[in-house]
Amino acid sequence: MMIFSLFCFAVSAAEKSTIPPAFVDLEQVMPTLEVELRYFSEDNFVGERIPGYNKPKAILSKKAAAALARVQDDLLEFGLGLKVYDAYRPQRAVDFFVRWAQDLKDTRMKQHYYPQVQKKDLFSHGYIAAKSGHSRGSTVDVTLVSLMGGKPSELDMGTTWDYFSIKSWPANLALTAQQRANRMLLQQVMLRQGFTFLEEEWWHFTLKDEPFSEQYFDFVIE
Ligand SMILES: C[C@@H](N)C(=O)N[C@H](C)C(=O)O
Ligand SMILES: [Zn+2]
Repeated sequence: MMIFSLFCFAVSAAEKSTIPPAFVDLEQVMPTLEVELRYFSEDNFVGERIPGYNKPKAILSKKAAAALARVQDDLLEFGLGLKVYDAYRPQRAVDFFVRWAQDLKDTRMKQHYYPQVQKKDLFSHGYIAAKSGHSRGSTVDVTLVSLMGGKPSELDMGTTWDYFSIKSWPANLALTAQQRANRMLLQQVMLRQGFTFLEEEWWHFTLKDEPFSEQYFDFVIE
């Protein structure tokens, strides 16, 4: 009986940690990539680790990962690189965001993440989606880093990642020339390799010819 239980445990652990064959851990294929998976931490708009993020791994479809690797190659020539904040997002994480949004009293991260938008408007204003491209596995949240000097340092994009505000719209004009140039550079290198952008968030890009355009995945990030 005990051996049988151990066998069942081993099988279920193995099942949980399996990434589907069409997906890949970005750090395995992009050695110079910076990754800070914020939904694995408490530093995000909710204020706690998000269900489905059991490891700080950035996973994408192999097709999107190949396109992102080409972006990285283009940037490396200029001493720049990419930093990823979020990639594949399990549907259970999205469902958790939906439940969180219904509790209007929980605004513990408002000051840092959405000071100018009411919590009740975050979905309707396009900052969070109930059906997210991230769950299709070919959407990624990225910024640019300078690799010149010691530690990679983020370029100034005018706002931080997941700052839900009109100021984060890529086309917002109330920025310095340098901030606008940084956003446009990020957008251009991503577009050149086949990604499209989101009007409300300078950091959010989806592969145009995504391989799973109708499928929303829910495997846990292990
Ligand atoms: C929540 C934010 N990081 C994001 O990804 N927003 C878009 C709209 C999404 O949820 O797909
Ligand atoms: Zn995103």
